[in-house]
This record gives sequence, structure tokens and C-alpha cells, in this order.
Amino acid sequence: MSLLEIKNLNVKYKVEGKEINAVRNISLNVEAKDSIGIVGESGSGKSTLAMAILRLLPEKIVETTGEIIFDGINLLEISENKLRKIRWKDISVVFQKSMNSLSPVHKIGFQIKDIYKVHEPNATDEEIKEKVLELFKLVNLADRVYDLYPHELSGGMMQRVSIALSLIFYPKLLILDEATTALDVVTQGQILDEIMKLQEKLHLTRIMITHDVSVVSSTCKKVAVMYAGYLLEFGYVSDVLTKPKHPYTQGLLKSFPSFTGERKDLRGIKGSLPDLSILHGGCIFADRCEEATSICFREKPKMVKFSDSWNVACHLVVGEDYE
Ligand SMILES: Nc1ncnc2c1ncn2[C@@H]1O[C@H](COP(=O)(O)OP(=O)(O)OP(=O)(O)O)[C@@H](O)[C@H]1O
Ligand code: NI
Repeated sequence: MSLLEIKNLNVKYKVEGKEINAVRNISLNVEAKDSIGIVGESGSGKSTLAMAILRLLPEKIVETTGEIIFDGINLLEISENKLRKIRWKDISVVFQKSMNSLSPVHKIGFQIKDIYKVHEPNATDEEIKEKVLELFKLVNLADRVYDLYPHELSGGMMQRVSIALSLIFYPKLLILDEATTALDVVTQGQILDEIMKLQEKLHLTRIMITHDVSVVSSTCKKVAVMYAGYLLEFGYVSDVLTKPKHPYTQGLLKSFPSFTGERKDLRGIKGSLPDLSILHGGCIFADRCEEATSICFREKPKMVKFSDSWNVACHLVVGEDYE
């Protein structure tokens, strides 16, 4: 059984009389100890997908359908109370600015203790501190950080604290949403290395959201490519990022010249994301696709298995490889 099974997930935002289809019919299996990178342009629905897993989207304006089965439990069906026990303990998340939720007037350690006690009311201060310092070590933070105020930390230190915090209950699944994006390249590299070591040590399963394909190629085993709410391609990094099947993935890789080694084409993919509030027939990428044929404008491509561990949603790919 997969650790996480997302089945036919749809997420709509209902704002200003419009329905924004941010995640459309996504199915995705995450196996235990997987590391999956989710890539795609800004606005393609990556964060919405992650927040839907944790059910952290604003319920008043969001409609979610489908199934999100974690460890055998459909997260979309359980009570908020039950879900609260799963968040952080079993599934935790680190954002680009997770630390913003901390208060500026209290020391880091004091705040961690407080939050920890909400989940574990019987834990003693010493116990918690010991646990936190152990995690600090794993993310290369000095003990003294425990007694600092949030404003005394650099961006890299803040993200390290956030990561340490996210791991305090040894969750099964760790979701990182652009967690290292705002950092300088050196710090980003160091933290990514630490994350990979942690994953080994703590037997974590990791989903990593980023718009940076090179981050995925250096830190993930598998990759999911999203576009305008759709999952277009999913498979091993060694397959998808070296011999991409979907024209969108191909275009996305071209916009990372350092990655493919092609230095000529810096413009990436012509055009921009479609309006997510307008329903469309055909393939969502057809308008921007240089290879689109008439069927692409007529029929929605299904996600098909190109090989056992490689899924692609493109009419052209099926036509080519199923002969
Ligand atoms: N709270 C919200 N209310 C209305 N629309 C939203 C909300 N949050 C996101 N959206 C819309 O949903 C779509 C997907 O956004 P999302 O943030 O999931 O994309 P993303 O791939 O994470 O982008 P980025 O790389 O910029 O973080 C976008 O069109 C966005 O404008
Ligand atoms: Ni995002």
C-alpha cells in the first residue's frame, strides 16, 4: 500500500463569482520513503495541492473533491479533530516563511515548548529542550539558537529552525513548499544536503515543491510536473528529466539552460498560463504546444502509463509509444 494515495483530486477556489480550478483531477501515489519533487510554473497549483493534502485551505472559499488516502485513512472525510492529530505528527509542512507565524517577542525555545505542549501536554520542559537540541544538531544549528529571538536569526537559520520544528514528532511525510527558495545558493545547497541526510536517518517520505527543476534533479527520486492544475507527467527523475515525454516538460527543461546544457534557448515556453476560471476542451497545454494536432484541441488526454513507473498525459506520447 502506498503511504499517500491521491485520487481524482479537484480543488476549486470560489472568489468574486468565479471558480478557479487550481487542481484538476490529479491522481498520484506516494510510496513510503519516496522523495517527490513537484515542479511547474507559478500558478500551476503546486501549493494548492500540498495544502489540500493537509486540509489547510480556507474552507469557506474552497471546494475539494476526490480522495486523499494517507496510511489507509481518507483525510478528506475525517473530522478536524482527528486531522489535527495527523498534522505535524504524521504529516508536516515547511513553507518559505514558516517562521512568520512565530511571535517576535518570545525566544525561539519558549515558543517551541508552547506549541509542543499543545500536542503533548505531559512533556516536561527538559524533555522538549533535549529533543529540540538534538534536532538542531541535525540541521546544523547551535544550541544557543534556542535562546534567541526570531529577529536574531538569518534567513538560513530560520528555515533550519522551521525544518527542525517540522520534524519534532518524526513525521512520516514531510512537505516542503519552496522551503529553500529565498535563500542564497550556498545556504540552499547546505540545507538541501541536510534534508537528504535527515530523510535517510528518519526514514522520511518527502514531497518537495519548487519551481526550480535543478533542485528536484539533485534531491529527489521522482518528479511530478504540473501545469494549470493538471498533472502532466510523473516518473523517476532519471527518466522524466533526461528524456521528458510531455512537450510541456520539454519546454520547462529548456528554460533551465544550466540544467540541459543548452545555452541558446532562454525564453522557455511561449505564452502564459490559461485562465483557470474558464473551462476548456482538449489538452490544457495545446494553445502553447508547438506539436499540437487537432485531437489535442478536441479531447482531453488521459494520464497513461508510458512504462510501469512513468505516467504521461499527452495524445502524442500515447500515439507514439503504444503502436
Ligand atoms: N486563496 C486563494 N484564493 C483564490 N485563488 C487562489 C488562492 N490561492 C491560490 N489561488 C489561485 O490558484 C491557482 C494556483 O495557485 P498555487 O499557489 O497553488 O500555485 P503554485 O504552483 O504554488 O504557484 P507558485 O509557484 O507561485 O507558488 C492560481 O491561479 C492562484 O491565483
Ligand atoms: Ni506555491
